[in-house]
Amino acid sequence: MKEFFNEGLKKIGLELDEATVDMLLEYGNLLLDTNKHTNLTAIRDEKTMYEKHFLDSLLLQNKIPCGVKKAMDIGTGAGFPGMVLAIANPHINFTLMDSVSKKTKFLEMVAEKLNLSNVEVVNMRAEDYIKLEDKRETYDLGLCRGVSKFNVILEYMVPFLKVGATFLAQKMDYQEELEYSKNAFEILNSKIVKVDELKLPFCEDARYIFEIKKMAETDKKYPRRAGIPLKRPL
Ligand SMILES: C[S@@+](CC[C@H](N)C(=O)[O-])C[C@H]1O[C@@H](n2cnc3c(N)ncnc32)[C@H](O)[C@@H]1O
Repeated sequence: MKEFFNEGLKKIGLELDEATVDMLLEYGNLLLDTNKHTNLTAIRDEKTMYEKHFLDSLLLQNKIPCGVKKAMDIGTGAGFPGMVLAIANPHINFTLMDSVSKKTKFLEMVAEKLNLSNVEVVNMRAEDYIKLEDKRETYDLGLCRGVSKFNVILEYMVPFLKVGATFLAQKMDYQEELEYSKNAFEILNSKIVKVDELKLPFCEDARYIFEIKKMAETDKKYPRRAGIPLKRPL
């Protein structure tokens, strides 16, 4: 599997040292093992898992702006893209958040087994976490894959970001949602500065990475209470 993974890295133009690759494969083995009894991901084939979860997450590696110290992954699930990027970037502190406890328990186990000191796992909804502690506008980087449409994920993410921070959102397609998300971008003072179309290394499925910049402070009324951003998107 290491050979396959290294070939994938090469195809996406990324070099990681051997110790990092070994840690990623150890995380992969923990996911495969845990997934036998606890449903964490629908992808069960090993190679597909490395391509569609691990290598897909690593498509973001070269897009991380310089100087990032704190990153937030909302709806990280079994750790994508946040846990993969935390392993590849030990100098950045990652908050990996998910509202489903079997997923965050798994991530805590991974962080412990791999001895990761740059990972904080949070079992909460984004709309609640931001109110519990003073987390507003403290993150340099936002990450979110497969959670919802722009008009929902912007309301979850943007309040956590510092003014000027970047939100790297991953999408498999996006055309329609851009139209009906214009309002959310405006209300949350955010704009798309770049869209990259990339391909997964083996199956060549298209993937899009949106680089979104937060331009100004977020009104304190956002996010609205838990569940409302999804029920009544901006
Ligand atoms: C389809 S999964 C995607 C998981 C992962 N990001 C990936 O791409 O494999 C969406 C995840 O978002 C979580 N989620 C949805 N809304 C959330 C919220 N408001 N706060 C925290 N987690 C949320 C769900 O529990 C679920 O695990």
